[in-house]
Amino acid sequence: MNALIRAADLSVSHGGADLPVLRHVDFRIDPAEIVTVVGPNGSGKSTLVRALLGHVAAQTGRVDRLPGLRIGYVPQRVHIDRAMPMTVRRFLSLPVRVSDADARAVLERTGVPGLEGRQIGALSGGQFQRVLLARALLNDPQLLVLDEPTQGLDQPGIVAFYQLIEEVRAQTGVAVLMVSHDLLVVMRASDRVVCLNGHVCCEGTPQAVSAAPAYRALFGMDAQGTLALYRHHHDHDHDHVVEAGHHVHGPDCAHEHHHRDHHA
Ligand SMILES: Nc1ncnc2c1ncn2[C@@H]1O[C@H](COP(=O)(O)OP(=O)(O)OP(=O)(O)O)[C@@H](O)[C@H]1O
Repeated sequence: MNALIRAADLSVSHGGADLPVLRHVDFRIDPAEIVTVVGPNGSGKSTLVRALLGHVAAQTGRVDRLPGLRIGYVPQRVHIDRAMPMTVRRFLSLPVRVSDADARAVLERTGVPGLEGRQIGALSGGQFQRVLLARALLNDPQLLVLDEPTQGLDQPGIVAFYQLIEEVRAQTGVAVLMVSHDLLVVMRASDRVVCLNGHVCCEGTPQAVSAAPAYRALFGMDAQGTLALYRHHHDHDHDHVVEAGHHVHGPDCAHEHHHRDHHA
């Protein structure tokens, strides 16, 4: 199957920085897949997304997108002055005008029917995220890209949002690329999880990744059962094999594997 986006040996630097933010990253997303990128603050998640979208240039390696790929993108920060008077209906028509019927249908699809007349500034955080998602769905995308879409939501709101993402995927067949810190919830809602720390540390199905001794050793579990990503100081560089649905072994893996070591 043709990947929607594929990156090979991608390295990216910002400005004059010596050390690239992304180093030798291989990545692909296939049609109708939900892939989540997790990693510590500053590990390059947003940079990877922006490089995949072509918003930042590759220093080495390459990024290939399916020609004509339709993408619905919800960036990490949406520059809207929520104090400015603007209805949801008007917001949905920025920058491309949509019909009343399409606006109504997309708000129904994202679980916020009938909000057309409401002011953007009067929406709850969860409603606003759903309106952002609705707008991203308007051009019938093949790929939805969501950079930390549940920031500011409480736990039930986060769970509900990911359920909605899975419903939208089931209804439309859209692929979803997400950046998230909501690790446990994301694990359930994703087909594949990619752990990034400048390079791909570990990757696979949620089951494969969470069951891998290397993953548990790297990420651990705290008392609440929350994956302790922020204790993760793994920062080596190594060769990695990126294959959908498979765990990728790092040099710290405790289990048997055949590691391709390019330091030798
Ligand atoms: N436009 C930029 N110019 C210079 N440096 C940048 C730029 N954007 C990001 N960086 C730096 O690149 C590194 C990776 O940033 P990035 O936003 O990709 O990480 P992230 O994993 O998404 O982080 P977070 O979880 O905090 O959102 C950081 O050290 C950041 O300061």
